[in-house]
Amino acid sequence: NLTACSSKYVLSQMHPMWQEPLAIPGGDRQSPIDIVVRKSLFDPQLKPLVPAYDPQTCQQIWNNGYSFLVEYDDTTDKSTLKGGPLEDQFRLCQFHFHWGESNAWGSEHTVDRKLFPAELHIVHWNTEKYDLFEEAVMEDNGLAVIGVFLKIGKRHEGLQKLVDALPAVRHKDSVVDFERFDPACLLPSNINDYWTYHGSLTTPPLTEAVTWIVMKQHIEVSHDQLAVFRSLLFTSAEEEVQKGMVNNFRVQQPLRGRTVRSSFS
Ligand SMILES: COc1ccc(C)cc1NC(=O)Nc1ccc2c(c1)[B-](O)(O)OC2
Ligand SMILES: [Zn+2]
Repeated sequence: NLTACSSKYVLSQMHPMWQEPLAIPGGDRQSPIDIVVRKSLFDPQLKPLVPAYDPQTCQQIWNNGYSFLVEYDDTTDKSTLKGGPLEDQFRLCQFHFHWGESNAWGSEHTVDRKLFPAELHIVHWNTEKYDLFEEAVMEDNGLAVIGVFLKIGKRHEGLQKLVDALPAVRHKDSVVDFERFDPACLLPSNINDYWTYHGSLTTPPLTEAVTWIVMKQHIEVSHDQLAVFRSLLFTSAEEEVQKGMVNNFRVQQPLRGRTVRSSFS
C-alpha cells in the first residue's frame, strides 16, 4: 500500500490527461475526494440500494477520448437505480472506468488516501426531474453515480466479454455494437456498505450534478484484463502522434466542509 506521503510523491509524478480549468463555477462541490473513513457519518436512514438492470438495454461501446463508455438505451425505464440516498428514480445511461499507467494508482476517489489501480463509474440520471441526460448533467441532483474500486487479483469472468471487445474501440471516436451486458455483474457482492456525498463530474463540464455512491467493497480484475484497458488510445486514428489512454483520472478536490455519510457503522 502506498502511504499518504509516497502517494503524494507518486501523484506529483503523474500527468492527468487534461489541464484543469483555473476556476470552476461555484466550485465548492467538486469531485473526486479522499474519503476519510473516521470522519464519515453513519446515517441509519440510508436505505439499501436497488439497481434493476435489463441487459437487453445494452447498445454499444464508445471511445470518447477520455475513457470507453458502455452505453445503454435510456429511452425507457427498463434499467433503473433507486433507494440508497436517492429520493427519486434514476435511469442507467452508461458506465466507464478510470485507471493508471501502473497498478500503483488510477482511481479517482481514495479511502484514507489509499489509491486503487482503477475505478468503475455506473452513471444514471434523474428521470423524475429531467427529460434528457443532457439536461440532468447540468442540474443539481441530476445524476447518481455508483463508484466501485478495482483491485488486481483473480480474473473477473463477467468483465472478460467487455475486455475482448476493447480492441475494436482502440481509437478515439470509435464505436462498436455491444449487447446483453449486465452491469450488475461488476458490482461487489455487498452493495449495502457505501459512502455517499454530493459532488461533480470529474471530467468537463465538471458540473455539480452528482450524488456519489462509492462502494466500500472492491471488485477484483486480473493484471492482464487491466492491461487491455491501457492498450486503448486517447487519440483518433488520423492523428500522427498516438497517446496511450492511461492516467485518465482527475486529481483530488477539496472537501469544502461537505459531510460524507456512510450506510454502515
Ligand atoms: C464532454 O462531456 C460531455 C458533453 C455533453 C454531455 C451531455 C455530457 C458530457 N460529459 C459527461 O457526461 N461526463 C460525465 C458524466 C458522468 C460521469 C462523469 C463524467 B465522471 O465523473 O467521470 O463519472 C460520472
Ligand atoms: Zn468517471
